[in-house]
Amino acid sequence: MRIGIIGAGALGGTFAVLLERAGHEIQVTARGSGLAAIRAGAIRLSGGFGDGHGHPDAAPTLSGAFDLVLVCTKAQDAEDAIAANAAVVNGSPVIVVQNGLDGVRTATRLLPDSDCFGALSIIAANYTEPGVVRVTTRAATYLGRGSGPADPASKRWAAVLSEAVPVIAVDDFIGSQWTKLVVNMLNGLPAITGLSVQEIIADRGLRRVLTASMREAVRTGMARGIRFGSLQGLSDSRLRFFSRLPLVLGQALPRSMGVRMGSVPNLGSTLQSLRRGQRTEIDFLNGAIVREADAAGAKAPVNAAIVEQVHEVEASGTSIGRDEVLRRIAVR
Ligand SMILES: NC(=O)C1=CN([C@@H]2O[C@H](COP(=O)(O)OP(=O)(O)OC[C@H]3O[C@@H](n4cnc5c(N)ncnc54)[C@H](OP(=O)(O)O)[C@@H]3O)[C@@H](O)[C@H]2O)C=CC1
Ligand SMILES: CC(C)(CO)C(=O)C(=O)O
Repeated sequence: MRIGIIGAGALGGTFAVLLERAGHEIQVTARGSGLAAIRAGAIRLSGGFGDGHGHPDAAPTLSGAFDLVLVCTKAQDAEDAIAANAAVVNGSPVIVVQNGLDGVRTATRLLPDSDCFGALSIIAANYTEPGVVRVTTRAATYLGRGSGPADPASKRWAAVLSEAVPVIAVDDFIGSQWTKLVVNMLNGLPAITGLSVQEIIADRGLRRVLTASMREAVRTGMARGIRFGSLQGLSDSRLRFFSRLPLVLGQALPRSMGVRMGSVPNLGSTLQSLRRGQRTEIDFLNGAIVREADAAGAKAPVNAAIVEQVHEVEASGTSIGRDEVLRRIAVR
């Protein structure tokens, strides 16, 4: 198949190398130093899916006809990135590989003739330098759309992609986006402190804040009438049970996520943006919880504080120390 990938960063680069390895013809979009690195050599992948090189065609925008297009930008860049490629992509099937709640909606609005799907990846990938990606956790990606059972087209694309990388067609994609949003509470504190996800989970005080942000996310979803989709052992009933636990017991949830992640330090995708001097996705992660809580007539103060501190780090370029974070975010 001829597959286009918009955004050859951490996940886009991973998919590009693995899909090329599975025999597909790949074109990626890239810019600046990333484009120069791919054109001069390759995308170099290491870690969880083995070491390899991909030699995709690379250009600032896609060209030609595609059997499938993956959108692999951060949520805040998706609109611009899809719009810049819409003339070529509209009409082709599109899978938006993205965290947050908005990806499929944005693609469907901008690409009215495309069949649009979403993908929620549990892979942890670190874009260490232009054209270079290290997978720190090998894991599955969940693909689907809407809120019903996985439809035949989702199953078909999951099967095609699974020849390269494990992809599971998931029921109730919208509920699963919420479950992934709860997982993505892992992103904010590394972005604030500069610590890895594993270091946050290992720290008693920061783990309490993380647990409180997750509990707030689950309670917000419940207030919005969400039934959480099942991802990686996290089910609706498990998350509802978690939402009723005191923090001291609820900490078992982030601990179990840490165990699944393994010991290779994972920065999370939000801290990676900061390290590259880029805007972060935080308004679409913890920020989405704050907006959804507001819509439910409730509050999400822990998530609001995390959003505020990530924006502070974006503006100052300096991390906030662990003790200061704990002084500013009191959790009970
Ligand atoms: N990294 C990870 O481990 C995981 C990430 N995710 C999610 O996957 C999505 C992608 O994340 P990730 O791969 O980390 O992101 P990256 O920031 O590593 O890559 C995004 C890519 O999009 C490109 N891009 C940005 N703006 C545009 C634009 N307007 N037009 C074209 N290309 C653009 C960037 O190029 P440039 O550098 O030139 O700006 C970059 O190559 C996010 O929603 C993230 O939350 C989910 C699970 C794990
Ligand atoms: C699963 C996780 C937390 C992997 O790092 C992720 O989604 C991200 O970094 O955005």
